[in-house]
Amino acid sequence: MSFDSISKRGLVILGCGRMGGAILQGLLKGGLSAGAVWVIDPHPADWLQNAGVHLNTDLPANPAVVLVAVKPQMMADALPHLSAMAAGDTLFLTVAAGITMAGYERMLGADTRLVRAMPNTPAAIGRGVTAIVGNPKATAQDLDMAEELMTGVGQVVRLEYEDQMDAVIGVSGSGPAYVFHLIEVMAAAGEAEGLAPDLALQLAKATVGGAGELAERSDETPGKLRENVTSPGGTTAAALEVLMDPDTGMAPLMRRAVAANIARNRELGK
Ligand SMILES: NC(=O)C1=CN([C@@H]2O[C@H](COP(=O)(O)OP(=O)(O)OC[C@H]3O[C@@H](n4cnc5c(N)ncnc54)[C@H](OP(=O)(O)O)[C@@H]3O)[C@@H](O)[C@H]2O)C=CC1
Ligand SMILES: O=C(O)[C@@H]1CCC=N1
Repeated sequence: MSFDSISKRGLVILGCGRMGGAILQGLLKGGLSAGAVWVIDPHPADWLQNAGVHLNTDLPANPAVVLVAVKPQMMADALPHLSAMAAGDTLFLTVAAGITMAGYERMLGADTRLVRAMPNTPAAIGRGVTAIVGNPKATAQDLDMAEELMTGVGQVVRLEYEDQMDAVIGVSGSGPAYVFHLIEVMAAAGEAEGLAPDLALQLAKATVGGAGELAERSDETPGKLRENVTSPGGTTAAALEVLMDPDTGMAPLMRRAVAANIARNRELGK
């Protein structure tokens, strides 16, 4: 990765918890110098205190990028302190759910160059997927910069419209939690059928991990991969009859879960 403008002007990270920390680690691994990073966080993790970044000190006046990774509920307290930076050509790159471009522009000013990004927690192992979208003030170079930064923690996709961000959060931003829950319930079902807890969990984790990797690497669709497991009249077919029931199966359940996610996301943005 090339971090020319960040190396010269600096990267400020507002909030360096799970997501801000994962992105910072990806960037440092990708070759960004810790000396080019300023972090603001009230309770920095141990690794962060030894990472060589500037921690809770005076900030550069005109950094190349401010990465905003505080919780949406903290935004109105934390962000306006940095509004002077928005008057220049600093790019604000935010990963927060809920808050819209219009909300940021109210806090920072209408001329702010802004990119909203939605990563997910596999970012911690470089296997995240992030969707990005810019406001009208964000330039093509700003979007390239945002893409380059987020590529440090996995794949990046670009959205055409900000409205698409709600569905992205519902599918991929929060999605790892659904998959972790799938692991939990598969293991619990195995336990209920007599497997030892450790064994049930090992089987569930390896199955979800292996199937996910196969789905990503294979040229076949997930539907075809599912059919490949399903012998006619066999055991998988019996289970899928339950899971694919149009009224009580996974499809209507997932539809409701994603709708609840989006409704909460819109509440957080108010
Ligand atoms: N976790 C996820 O899966 C994803 C999260 N996001 C978004 O990322 C953002 C951060 O989430 P996540 O990393 O999970 O949350 P964390 O709570 O792990 O991180 C937020 C960090 O911000 C710190 N903080 C609190 N107040 C301030 C402040 N005034 N100034 C600077 N830092 C402050 C917190 O410190 P302290 O803990 O001491 O309060 C914490 O270290 C959220 O907006 C969320 O919507 C986006 C995609 C996925
Ligand atoms: O739960 C949340 O609000 C955040 C946004 C996406 C994943 N975690």
